[in-house]
Amino acid sequence: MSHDSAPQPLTARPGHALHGDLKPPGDKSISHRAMIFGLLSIGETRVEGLLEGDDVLRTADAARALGATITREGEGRWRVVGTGIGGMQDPAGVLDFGNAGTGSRLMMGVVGGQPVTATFDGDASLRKRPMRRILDPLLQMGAEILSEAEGGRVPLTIRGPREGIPIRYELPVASAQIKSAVLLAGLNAPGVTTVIERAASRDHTERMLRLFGAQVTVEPYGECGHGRSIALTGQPTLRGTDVIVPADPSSAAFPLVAALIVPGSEVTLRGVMMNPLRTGLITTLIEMGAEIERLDEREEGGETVADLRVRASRLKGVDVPAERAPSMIDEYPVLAVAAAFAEGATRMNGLHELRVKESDRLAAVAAGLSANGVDHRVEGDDLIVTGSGAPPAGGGTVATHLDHRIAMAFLVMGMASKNPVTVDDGAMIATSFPTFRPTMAALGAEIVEEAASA
Ligand SMILES: O=C(O)C1=C[C@@H](OP(=O)(O)O)[C@@H](O)[C@H](O)C1
Ligand SMILES: C=C(OP(=O)(O)O)C(=O)O
Repeated sequence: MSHDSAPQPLTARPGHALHGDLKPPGDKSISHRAMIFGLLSIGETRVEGLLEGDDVLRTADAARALGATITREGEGRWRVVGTGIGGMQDPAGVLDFGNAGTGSRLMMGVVGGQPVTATFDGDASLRKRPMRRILDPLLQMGAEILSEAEGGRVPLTIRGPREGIPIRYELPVASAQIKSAVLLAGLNAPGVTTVIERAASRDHTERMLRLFGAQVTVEPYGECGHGRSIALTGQPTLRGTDVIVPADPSSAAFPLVAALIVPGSEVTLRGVMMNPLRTGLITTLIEMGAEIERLDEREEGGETVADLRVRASRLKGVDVPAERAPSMIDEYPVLAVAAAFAEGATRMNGLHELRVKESDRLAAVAAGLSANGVDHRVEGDDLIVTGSGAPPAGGGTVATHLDHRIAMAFLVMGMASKNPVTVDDGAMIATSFPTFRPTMAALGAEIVEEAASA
């Protein structure tokens, strides 16, 4: 979201137990990719269950500007007719990605591999985020960076080559966004583009490349078995297809943790994606003693999904290994909230990537914990939260820094702390979970708007 409107402070008050059934919104990662693969394909892509959050709508606008025909046919039902690889047009204006790291970085990969020129921009949060990590491999693949803001940030302009150069690229950090940008640029390169990751990150791009007709091989890489080598054969013809978007485990995390910490709660989350590269939070919460049952596991749109029955639980502190970070990277703010209600210390190791999200999430979480009387410390890139097993004081106001996950995590805290918790701005929640407030209200949570301070 561009943040032109006034901030929207929200307060969550402790109250009744949470009860009910809900289907979390469509997965954000897959929704962005559905629009992007629709653009890159010939023919029609039909999407069901698309996340209609601001981030994804920005990606849809960008795909339109590059030549796709995109129509909304009903709630979550979208149709994309693409241009195919090599058939895109120069967008008439700037591609404004708002708050969306994924949309902007993946689309940089697309533009960096195609004979088009486009300018990327975003809101104050996106303008702070590092893009050099995307531009470096794109330069090797033949793209030109015509302009960029200081330090390799947006606004920046990329001109892609007529035909890309296939490369072998080892990721400097575990990042599905960098991996995806390189693979998407590799679509217009003759020969094989290979990405090496030392720790496996979410694999939605690889899965969707195959679904749309590309040839991709994935092999284990490295001694400890955590790494992967992904090889894409360039210049395939991608064909439009049907995409069913499962419910987003990163959004499910908020009602899930709320149900664990509000006494007497029982909530069922329907159809949540259980891709093992996305379920690190569930693994961690179960280690902490959470009662989470995985029911009716089934296949939906090429992913395993399950219903999760969650009951309020007594939690204990655990050590979360750094290797688990890629599978729960967006879930640390709400895990820190769960840890504040647990008995003992929860140590979250290796959180350096949290510093370059929509906000510096390590700093924002620490400040939010301080504001609400939670014992914690940051040691290098590790966060240690020590709970007493009783609810924390709450009563604080949390600075969200244009970060949807900071806003939702601390609203969840306020549902079970001794005193209400206020977040200074809930507007960004619309980027990933536009129905958060009515969804939580239907379970029995109380979230109210505060008057914005001048
Ligand atoms: O590829 C994706 O869809 C995403 C990858 C992750 O980012 P990084 O690649 O920067 O780790 C994650 O934080 C983001 O919300 C979505
Ligand atoms: C990091 C996130 O998203 P993005 O990088 O797409 O802005 C997120 O949704 O938590």
